[in-house]
Amino acid sequence: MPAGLSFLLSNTDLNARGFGVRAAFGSVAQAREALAAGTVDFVGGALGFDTGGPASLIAPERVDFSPAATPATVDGSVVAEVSVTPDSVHRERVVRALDAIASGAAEKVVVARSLGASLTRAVEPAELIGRFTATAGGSTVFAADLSAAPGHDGNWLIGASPELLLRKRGSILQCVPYAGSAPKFDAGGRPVPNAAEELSRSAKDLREHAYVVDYLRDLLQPLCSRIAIPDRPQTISTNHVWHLATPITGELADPTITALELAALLSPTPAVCGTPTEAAARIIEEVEGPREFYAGTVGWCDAAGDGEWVVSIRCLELDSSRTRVSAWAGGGIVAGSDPDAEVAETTAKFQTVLSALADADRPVRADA
Ligand SMILES: C=C(O[C@@H]1C=C(C(=O)O)C=C[C@H]1O)C(=O)O
Repeated sequence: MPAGLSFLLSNTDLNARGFGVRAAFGSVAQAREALAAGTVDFVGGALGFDTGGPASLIAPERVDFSPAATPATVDGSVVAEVSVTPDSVHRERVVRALDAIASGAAEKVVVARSLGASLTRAVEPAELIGRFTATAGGSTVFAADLSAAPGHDGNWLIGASPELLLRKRGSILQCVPYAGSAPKFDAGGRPVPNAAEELSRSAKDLREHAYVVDYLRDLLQPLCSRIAIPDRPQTISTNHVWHLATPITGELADPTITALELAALLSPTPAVCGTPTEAAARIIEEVEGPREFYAGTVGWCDAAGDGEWVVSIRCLELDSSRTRVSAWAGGGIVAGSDPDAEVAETTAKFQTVLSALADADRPVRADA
């Protein structure tokens, strides 16, 4: 790691890196005040799933927007042992979400399972950044020091998210929500025929997707003088999963609203929480237990209020000993969701993290 790297958000458009820590903030409100007062001119870091709860945001000593991160050579597997929420437990969680939906308590609930891995040796954040950069082409690689949040001292959140929560440059705002997914490969590693075509025609997935677009339209329309939302989603692929995605562009009526304020306003979207938000979050807490930084957002905001935030999925939390990681994968449940398909979808989503940890020739499977 370049000495003192304290934050990273890197994709083909922009490579934002922070070095050193000038100030740390444990909540959105503290960081927003420091930016507004002009005491800091850049903050980067992570907001939790509950954006009103703990955050870990820092103002680096130095910020660099140089192009392109360097992929590392993925030099052998670092996985000693993996354990995952069993398929049967995840299936049961999906059934509980379906029951809650059938009772009218919510319309969509995003249910996740977790993975824990012990590593063969201490692995520093820089190596994981290089591994995600090498294995998750096309996604945004991110890394945030979680030390400003209670209980996360020395931990890092590192991953490769395909999903742009928002990008703000001046008065122009872009969001690219994802929802509706299909694995690209079956359990035996063979490509699933027609997966993308079937996803683009699946009434269940289009419905699942529409909740996210409707939520963003409702929140953004009052803030925008102009907004363009395509009628139909596109089909987009990561290395392991097909997704439905809708690129949204808006012009902010009041461009002084900052990227940090927008991130706190929009996150968590129904792509990772559900509809209605509060009811879905309550069901998630009952079914999974508390979520912390998974399914929140990671990004940055500068003194002009510009910035970029991705949804914190396809990521892991590295602990302070550097020898243990935790990761999560979830999927949206709506009436008609199939528990077995949800198990397969979360297994495929775990492959982003497992590929980064594994030997390129010997992939680790989530059910290993
Ligand atoms: C919740 C996750 O992914 C989200 C859920 C999706 C879905 O339900 O289809 C698709 C993309 C993401 O918005 C995850 O990867 O853990």
